[in-house]
Amino acid sequence: MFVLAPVAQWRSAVCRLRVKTCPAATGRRARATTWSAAPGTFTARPQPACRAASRPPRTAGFLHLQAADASAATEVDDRIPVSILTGFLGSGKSTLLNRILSAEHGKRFAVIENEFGEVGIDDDLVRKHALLAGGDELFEMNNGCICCTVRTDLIRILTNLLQHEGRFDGILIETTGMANPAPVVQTFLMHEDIAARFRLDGIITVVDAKHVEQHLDESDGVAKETVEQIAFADRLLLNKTDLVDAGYLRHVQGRLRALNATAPILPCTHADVPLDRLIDMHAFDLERITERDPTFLAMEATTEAAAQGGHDHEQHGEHGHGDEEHHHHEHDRTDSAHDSTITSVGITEPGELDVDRLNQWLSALLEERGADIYRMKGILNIRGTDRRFVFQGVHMMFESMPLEPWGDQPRINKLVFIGRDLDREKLTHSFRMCLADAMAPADAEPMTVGAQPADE
Ligand SMILES: Nc1nc2c(ncn2[C@@H]2O[C@H](COP(=O)(O)OP(=O)(O)OP(=O)(O)O)[C@@H](O)[C@H]2O)c(=O)[nH]1
Repeated sequence: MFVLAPVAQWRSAVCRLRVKTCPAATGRRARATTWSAAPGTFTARPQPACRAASRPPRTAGFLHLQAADASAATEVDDRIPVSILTGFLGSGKSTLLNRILSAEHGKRFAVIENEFGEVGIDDDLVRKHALLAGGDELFEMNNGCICCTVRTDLIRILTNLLQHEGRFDGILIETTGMANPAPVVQTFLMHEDIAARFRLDGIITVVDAKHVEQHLDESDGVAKETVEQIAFADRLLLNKTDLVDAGYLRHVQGRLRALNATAPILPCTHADVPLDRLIDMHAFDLERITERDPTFLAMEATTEAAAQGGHDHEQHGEHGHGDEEHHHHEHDRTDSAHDSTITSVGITEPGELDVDRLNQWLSALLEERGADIYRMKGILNIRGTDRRFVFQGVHMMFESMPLEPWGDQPRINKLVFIGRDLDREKLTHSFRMCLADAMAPADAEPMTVGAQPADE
C-alpha cells in the first residue's frame, strides 16, 4: 500500500519522548518466539534541533541547482526539501521514519510511504507513531512498485501536496525495501513541475549490519537492489550494530565504502542518529551519481515519458502481479530488474489466535524457511488480550510487542511475508491452524509450513 502518512507536528526541541518498549531495545529479541512481551517504556534522548529552513527566493533552474554546489543551493533555493529513505527489506527504514516523526523539531513533514507486499502493515505502525507526535492526516495510495505505475501516483501526491503548501516543511519518502531509488530521484530532477517546487535534500540508505553482506553476496536481483541503494546514498545509516561484533562491523563498513566512496557512514542501533545529520542537510549530489552512471539523466527521458504517458511494458519488461505479487521488471535502462522469485504472500483472517499454536507455527516457520524469508510482519488478534499485537521478522530475527487496544476496530489478523519461493497455500493453511477455534485432526503431524523446493 502506498500511504501518505501523517503530516506530523514537530514540537519544541528539548522535550522528552516516551514510547512503548521495543523488545529488541531491551535485549528481549529472540530467535524463537515468545508472546510474553510486557509493555514498558524507555526514554529517548532529546534530539538536537535541525537548522532552521531557509526561505530564499524561489528559482526555476531546477536541474542546474540540483547539480550545483550544496552551499550555494542553501542560499538560493526555497523549494520544499525532500528526503528519500531507502534500504533493503527490514533494514530499519520505518524505525528511522518513526524516530523522525516522534522527534522534537518544530517542523512538520508529509510522509509518503510505499510498501512492498499484498497487505499493508506499515500504515498502521506509522499512524501509531504519528499520532504520538500529533500528526493529523493520512492519505492512501495504490500498492505497488515505486518505479512503475506508483510513480504516477507519486507525482499526483506531490502535486496535491502543493495545494497545501505551508502546512508542512518537508517531505519524507520511504521506498519499499525492494526499490531501486533511481526512478524516484529522476522524478525530482526531470519532471518539470515537480522539480520546480521540490528539491532533493538527500538520500538516506539504512543498512542492516547483520544481513547486508548476505544480500550483497546473493547472485541475483537482491544483490543488485542492495548495491543500488548503497551506491545512491548521501548518508549511510549502518543500523543494527547491536547484532554484530566490532570486527565484523569494520568489515561491513569496508564493503559499504567500496560501493560508495563518499557518503558518511553512521553506525547506529534503532536508527538512532542525531537528526541534524539527516534532515535539511543539502547533501544530494547529482554529480556523484552521474560520475558513477553517465547515462543517469539520459535514461530519465525514457522513464519520464513512461511516467507521464503510460508505462511501456513491452519496452521495459514484464509485470507478473498475479496471485502472488511477483515482482518482475526488466527496466534495462535503470538496470533495476527485480528478482521474480521474490514474492509476497498476504493473509487477512478474522478470528482469535491461540498463543501456543502461534508460537509453534512461527518457530517452525523460522526453522524451515528463515533463510528465505527476508521479511514478515503483521498485526495479530491474540485470544485473551484486548490489545493488538505486532510481530516483525527479518530472516531468523523476530520480535513482537503489544500495541494499543483494538477499541472499535475490527479484530482482523493481517500478515505479510516477503521471501523466496513462498508457498501461499501452505502458509495460509498452516496459519489458520493457529486460530483458537481451528479443529486440529487428532493425528495431526507437528505443525509445518513446508519448504517448497526452488525448482518446483
Ligand atoms: N536489533 C535491532 N533491531 C532493529 C534495529 N533497528 C530496527 N530493528 C528491528 O528490525 C525490524 C525491521 O525494522 P523496520 O524499521 O520495520 O524495517 P524496514 O526497513 O522499514 O522494513 P520493511 O520496509 O518492512 O522491509 C523491526 O523488528 C525493528 O524493530 C536495530 O538497530 N537493532
